[in-house]
Amino acid sequence: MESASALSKQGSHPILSFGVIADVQHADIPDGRSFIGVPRYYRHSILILQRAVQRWNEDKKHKFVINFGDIVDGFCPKDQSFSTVKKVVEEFEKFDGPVYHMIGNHCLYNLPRDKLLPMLKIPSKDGCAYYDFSPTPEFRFVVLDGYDISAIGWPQDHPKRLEAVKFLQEKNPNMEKNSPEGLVGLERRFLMFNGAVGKEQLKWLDGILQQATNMRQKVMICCHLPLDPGSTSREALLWNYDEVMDLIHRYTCVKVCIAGHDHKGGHSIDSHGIHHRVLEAALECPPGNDAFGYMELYNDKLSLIGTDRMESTEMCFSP
Ligand SMILES: Nc1ccn([C@@H]2O[C@H](COP(=O)(O)O)[C@@H](O)[C@H]2O)c(=O)n1
Ligand SMILES: O=P(O)(O)OC[C@H](O)CO
Repeated sequence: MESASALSKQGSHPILSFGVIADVQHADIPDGRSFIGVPRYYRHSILILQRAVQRWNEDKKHKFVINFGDIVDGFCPKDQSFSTVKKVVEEFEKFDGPVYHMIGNHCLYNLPRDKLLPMLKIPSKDGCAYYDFSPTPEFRFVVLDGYDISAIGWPQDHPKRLEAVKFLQEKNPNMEKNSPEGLVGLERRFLMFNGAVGKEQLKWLDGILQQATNMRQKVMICCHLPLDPGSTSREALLWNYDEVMDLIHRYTCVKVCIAGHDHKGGHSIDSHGIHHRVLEAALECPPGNDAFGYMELYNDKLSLIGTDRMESTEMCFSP
């Protein structure tokens, strides 16, 4: 009989599994709709998170949970921002293990970085929200800060905000900087609710990918904003997705990129065989429906086992 580690090497048993959820966007307000009319269930979405945590705990096998951002909605009354973020974080903390968070645009509509990051226990230097962790020697998880250069979340006079405002001014001629009106093709990503990975973060990412390569680790990239046009609406892409992907493509260690933000979800495989999976939002599930799941990590693939609206997906790694 083969040992557990031998079987694991062949891919029969997962090396580990972890829970996933995206875009809870909770607020204690009546149901509404997105700009294009998609129903949004702000009160119900926290029930999905509660069901997710209960299921992950019952499964007793998930080593950690990753939240892909936007735990609170921009329409949350601002005098309730702090208490709503706290309430949602407390639901995550009922999980029997670590929870890794990332920030989304809606989090930043509610709270500035200096309040938000400590609540989410995001390791931070100078207000930045990117970090990595390695739960098993064979793999490294990298969490990117897609709002590093952004018109939201930084103090008014912060150089990163000023850089973002100037960039949007140049790229989007509309008065309403969230409107893609008149922008053509992939230019439609130049909206205020998106952002970019800045130069220092790119340098940090380069170092992490070099280190992972030296250690023969496979890498999974997590970012609230999607990184591949094939996996998402153009309006939801990271501003400098091309720069980030050019860097990633210089290495062979990155196998998957997972994101939130584009609520309908998506999946693509890019020209280098990297899987890009955008997770379906909890916010847009009608009452009684769910959108959460867990991922099983193998040496040669990542399997997403989804619930209801979150589609199960098998992602085989390219060599
Ligand atoms: N085609 C669009 C889409 C959006 N906007 C603006 O963005 C805001 C946020 O959009 P949601 O999808 O999250 O509702 C929205 O309130 C609009 O101001 C737009 O102008 N044109
Ligand atoms: O984060 P939201 O709610 O502004 O939605 C973003 C859109 O899904 C991007 O297309």
